[in-house]
Amino acid sequence: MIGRLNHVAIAVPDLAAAIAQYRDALGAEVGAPQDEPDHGVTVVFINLPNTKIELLHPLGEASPIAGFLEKNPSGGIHHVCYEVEDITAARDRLTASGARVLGDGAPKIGAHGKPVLFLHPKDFNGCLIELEEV
Ligand SMILES: CC[C@H](C(=O)O)C(=O)SCCNC(=O)CCNC(=O)[C@H](O)C(C)(C)COP(=O)(O)OP(=O)(O)OC[C@H]1O[C@@H](n2cnc3c(N)ncnc32)[C@H](O)[C@@H]1OP(=O)(O)O
Ligand SMILES: [Co+2]
Repeated sequence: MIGRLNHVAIAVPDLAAAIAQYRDALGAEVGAPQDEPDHGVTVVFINLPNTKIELLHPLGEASPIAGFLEKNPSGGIHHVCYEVEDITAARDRLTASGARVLGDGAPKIGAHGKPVLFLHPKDFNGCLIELEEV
């Protein structure tokens, strides 16, 4: 069911500093910041030869990553995103297995303009999983 690793997301307390680090110290190809108000984050994608890094910074008062940054003030790996061919079939299979899909269960459009869902970290070894339909 899950396919390619689409991205690894890192929550950062200082987006400008993280952009400069990846661009200058690590010599990476860094995209432009994208505000995603529907998700409560600003994202920046870093394109790697085999996947992407997604830098995340809170946007607005009710950001779902605010709690994470309070607990991890220096930032940290926030989630991994796997690609799936059919996100509703994946959701139904996962809920049937007892996994918790976050939110109301309806896929939302993510940063790539594709439907995404999130699975509770407590059901997957403490790892927040995002699924993106490709
Ligand atoms: C623009 C879309 C973009 C894309 O790629 O397309 C994105 O990726 S958007 C990314 C931001 N959106 C989300 O993360 C949505 C899903 N996340 C959530 O709903 C919350 O972050 C949630 C429910 C996972 C955690 O929320 P919160 O921290 O407020 O809740 P708790 O403090 O109650 O946490 C419960 C429990 O889980 C642990 N936790 C929280 N976040 C993570 C995490 N990222 N990885 C692993 N574990 C996490 C937290 O420490 C609590 O554990 P406990 O042992 O009970 O203390
Ligand atoms: Co993501």
